[in-house]
Amino acid sequence: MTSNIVECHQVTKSYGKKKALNELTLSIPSGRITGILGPNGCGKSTFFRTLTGMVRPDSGRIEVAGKAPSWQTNQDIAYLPDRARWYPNHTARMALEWGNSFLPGFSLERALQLADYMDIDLDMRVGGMSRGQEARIMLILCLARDVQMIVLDEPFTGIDVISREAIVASLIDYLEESEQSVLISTHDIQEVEGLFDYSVMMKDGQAIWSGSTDDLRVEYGSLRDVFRKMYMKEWNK
Ligand SMILES: Nc1ncnc2c1ncn2[C@@H]1O[C@H](COP(=O)(O)OP(=O)(O)OP(=O)(O)O)[C@@H](O)[C@H]1O
Repeated sequence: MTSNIVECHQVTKSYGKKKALNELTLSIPSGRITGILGPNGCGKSTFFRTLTGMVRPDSGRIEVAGKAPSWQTNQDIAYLPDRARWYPNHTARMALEWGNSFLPGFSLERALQLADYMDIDLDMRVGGMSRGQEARIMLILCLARDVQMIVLDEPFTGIDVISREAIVASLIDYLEESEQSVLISTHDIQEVEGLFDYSVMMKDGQAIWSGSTDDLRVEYGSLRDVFRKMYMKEWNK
């Protein structure tokens, strides 16, 4: 295994005049839980889409586990896009059985353990679930896979604080033992601060800081303080 799961060198992606990624350069270490942090529109989702090959950069170089993104590297990535939904007429059990049939590296046994751990009623229809319950199903479809990298785009959006804390607690417990590299994006770090052991702060399509979260706290206080400074435009490259 290479020491960095992701290497990005001067990656640019524009939509018309808007540079979603602006010469983004960063390295993400393997085997850590990395937070990709930054306000709305700073390029987090576009960055994730370039990792999965869904978006092709205009220029620059990206490597996932030492290789350019392709269908082959995608076999080893579990990706939860933003605004992911499951079929409302399916039950939780049907969703997990689909995962078992179609997702590389999926373990139904692990999925069922996670469902039990996250308090999912397997016979409940997804359409009747709360946002938090549905979010747990989508997470399990990623976490039950034996892949090198798990990429979760805003997995906590729209989920109330109590459910969010419960999901984060189960993630910490579950991922602590794992050697998988996990990337999680969020623009709302308040309730997930304890989750990340490595952090990347993004702004205007660039990484303005990256490093161990403990170093960030020593240097700047809590992640929440860093965020506040960033919004107040006190943070300069
Ligand atoms: N398909 C697209 N077409 C046009 N503009 C886009 C497209 N995708 C992203 N953008 C623009 O690129 C910029 C970065 O968007 P992106 O979704 O990557 O940011 P983000 O940090 O994930 O935001 P959020 O936290 O709101 O999800 C935004 O200004 C957005 O409007």
